[in-house]
Amino acid sequence: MGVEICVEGLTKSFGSQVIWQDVSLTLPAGEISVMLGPSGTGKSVFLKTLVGLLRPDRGAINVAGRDITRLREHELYEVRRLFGVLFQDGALFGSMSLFDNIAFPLREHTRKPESEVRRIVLEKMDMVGLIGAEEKLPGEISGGMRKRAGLARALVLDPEIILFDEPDSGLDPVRVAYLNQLIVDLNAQTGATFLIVTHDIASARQVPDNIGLLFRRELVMFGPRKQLFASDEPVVEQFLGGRMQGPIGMAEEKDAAQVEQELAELDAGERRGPQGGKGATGAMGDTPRLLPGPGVPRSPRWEEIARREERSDRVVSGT
Ligand SMILES: Nc1ncnc2c1ncn2[C@@H]1O[C@H](COP(=O)(O)OP(=O)(O)OP(=O)(O)O)[C@@H](O)[C@H]1O
Repeated sequence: MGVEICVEGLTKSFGSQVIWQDVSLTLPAGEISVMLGPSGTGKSVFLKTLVGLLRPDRGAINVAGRDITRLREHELYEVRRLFGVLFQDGALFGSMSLFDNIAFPLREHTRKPESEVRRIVLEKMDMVGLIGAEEKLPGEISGGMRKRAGLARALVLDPEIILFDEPDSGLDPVRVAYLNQLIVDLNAQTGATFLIVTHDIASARQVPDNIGLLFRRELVMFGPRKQLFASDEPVVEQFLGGRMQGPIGMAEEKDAAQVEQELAELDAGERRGPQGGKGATGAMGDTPRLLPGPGVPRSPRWEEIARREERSDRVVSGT
């Protein structure tokens, strides 16, 4: 399970506003990738374009050997079935029980008998830890439960690709930690290709295989997690280090002279010592990866990741 998505030279504008241009990347089959970026850089637009809800101006998106930017609406409909999408607010119907919300795509897109629908819905509710909440309405449950219900709904058609739009928004750090564990467990169980849009650096440190960063209408970087955390690109360092100094400002773009001055101050700080200087992201890159929890079967891919993590643990502890 899990298919590769290959994006080549993708550009999207709304009228004269270019959102991003010439974006190229490959989301490897079955891996978890995270897309970071300051607010308003078009991360949600990117997800919507990948799933064919928005059409790019230029470029190609190859999914399972087909360029979805060239498909007609009815062909797109078929390709969309490969995708499960977790929208920011879970996008649940407020007047429907969780059970009916989660059953919705099955009843809409398949002709499965109700007994089969029930079996699948309960299986997915079990995967996300929602058994017992079938009859609840979305308004009666917490934000974290709504996210999990949205996730169960994204899973019912057994997608090859799951897109998560800020799954951690509005959740407290403990719930984010549970959700991250759930995402890793689901990746190990389903083998699907995951793309997660988030602002949360802590999640980006622990969860993905790959990280991308959108900034100033460009994909600044996309690559293996460790490579990004070791990067000395000012924008990558500033974003991953969560610092105010650097190219990213409150209004997203800063005056070049101000950026130069801040970077010079940072360099001076680094020479004075590690406190407040650059290079903090290097240490963060050593954060261990989150592994599937106990009892979750590990595919060979996850076995390999666990072995790698164990080896780097030994190196760090010097045993
Ligand atoms: N349908 C649309 N029509 C016109 N402009 C749009 C449309 N959708 C998004 N935009 C614009 O595209 C830009 C990027 O929006 P997007 O929601 O993708 O940003 P984002 O990176 O996901 O932000 P955040 O992290 O704050 O959620 C914004 O300026 C937004 O106003």
